[in-house]
Amino acid sequence: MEKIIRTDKQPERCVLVGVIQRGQSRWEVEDHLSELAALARTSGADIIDTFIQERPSPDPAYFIGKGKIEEIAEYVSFNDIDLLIFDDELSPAQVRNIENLTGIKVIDRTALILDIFALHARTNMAKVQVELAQLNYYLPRLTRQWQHLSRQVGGIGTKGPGETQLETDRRLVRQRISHLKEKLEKIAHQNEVQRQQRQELFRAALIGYTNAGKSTLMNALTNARVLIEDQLFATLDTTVRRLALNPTTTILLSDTVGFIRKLPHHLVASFQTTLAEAIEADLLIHVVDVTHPHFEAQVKTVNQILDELHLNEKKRLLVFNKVDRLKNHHLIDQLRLLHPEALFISAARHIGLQHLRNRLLNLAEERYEIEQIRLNYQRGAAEHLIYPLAKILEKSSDEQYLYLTIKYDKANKSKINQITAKYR
Ligand SMILES: Nc1nc2c(ncn2[C@@H]2O[C@H](COP(=O)(O)OP(=O)(O)OP(=O)(O)O)[C@@H](O)[C@H]2O)c(=O)[nH]1
Ligand SMILES: [Mg+2]
Repeated sequence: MEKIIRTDKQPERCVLVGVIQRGQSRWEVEDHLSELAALARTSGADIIDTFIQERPSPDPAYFIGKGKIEEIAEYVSFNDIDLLIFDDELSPAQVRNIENLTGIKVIDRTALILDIFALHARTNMAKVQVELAQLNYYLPRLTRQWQHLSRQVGGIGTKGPGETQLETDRRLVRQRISHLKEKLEKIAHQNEVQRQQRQELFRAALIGYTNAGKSTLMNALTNARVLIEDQLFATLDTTVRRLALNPTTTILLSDTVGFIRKLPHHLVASFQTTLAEAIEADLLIHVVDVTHPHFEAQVKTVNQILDELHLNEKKRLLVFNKVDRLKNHHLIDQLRLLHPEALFISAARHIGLQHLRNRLLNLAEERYEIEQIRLNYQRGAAEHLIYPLAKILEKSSDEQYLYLTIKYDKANKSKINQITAKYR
């Protein structure tokens, strides 16, 4: 077979590898691999082929069987492959063994997600969080460098220069981690101050699986101009916009990073600052791409991550998106039975958005308590009580009564949200 000649600028040619373990079905693993393919494409790779092996449990040395790895190694050299991507997390030793056998770079799903995050991080906050997650991921994997080094120095004994170097590397990484943590705390504090200034408003956060259409919905409702892409993790930051639901009720809507299955723990931990808006929201709007072949599994993953973030108690609104692309309308009927509270929309085609606005209005209004007071105007009491209204009262002196509607914040009774006056 002829070797393919390429320039450096061309995308990396990669092969995906998955294992069907005990208790897993083939379609499940195939679905995970097609998601892995979407992740790989998002990070700019060309997917040349996919290898799947059925085995009850992973091989400690190679994750898949040695025979399979040899088959892949042969494929790699014939097809000029640069990169192997495994769907499951590999141990540092497994990565090393597979790299040695195939002679090319080997990464797992976590490393791939971290790579995309690094690629898409735009704000300072996102960049700091991604670097922190990367360092936490690579710290236990620093042994690899030591192994290479120890080979150079002969690899005799455990107290050689290799280990000294490794200790230095680790110390530097730890220093960088604590520096980044401090930086992040400062950013978190600034955001906290900003949030407190907006505290009087009801807050709803768009959450959901990556690519569900959260940013599209954000833009449709608020003209926010958040970047929308048919890519995974297009959004890594949090955008907050005001959304006026009627002349008297405005809420805050936030759009943030999406979730994915096997979301690395380092990422969830590092992204607390980005997720703060969701963590403190009054309402979580869970956006689901109803056209995805396995949207139920995605809903489950999102719920699991919300559990991990201790957000399972929070009020939630389920929104099935992309109904414009749905061919099977039967599905909507089924889902209506299962989730009577859920809404069906198309963020892209602006279908069902008025329903959504109404629901948000009702939910936001639940936070307030309304009190009506009738004042006898002729006795002139109102002027003394409510000075700012005195001027309006002068203009309509023939009216009999003045009705005041006072809107309190339930959480904080002394805080009056709004007063409206009417004569009758
Ligand atoms: N047909 C259709 N496509 C939609 C709809 N809403 C979003 N999309 C498409 O779905 C893709 C993802 O949309 P985004 O709004 O970026 O999704 P997201 O949830 O913000 O994704 P991440 O930020 O990557 O987590 C884009 O290609 C959108 O054009 C919809 O209602 N109908
Ligand atoms: Mg987005």
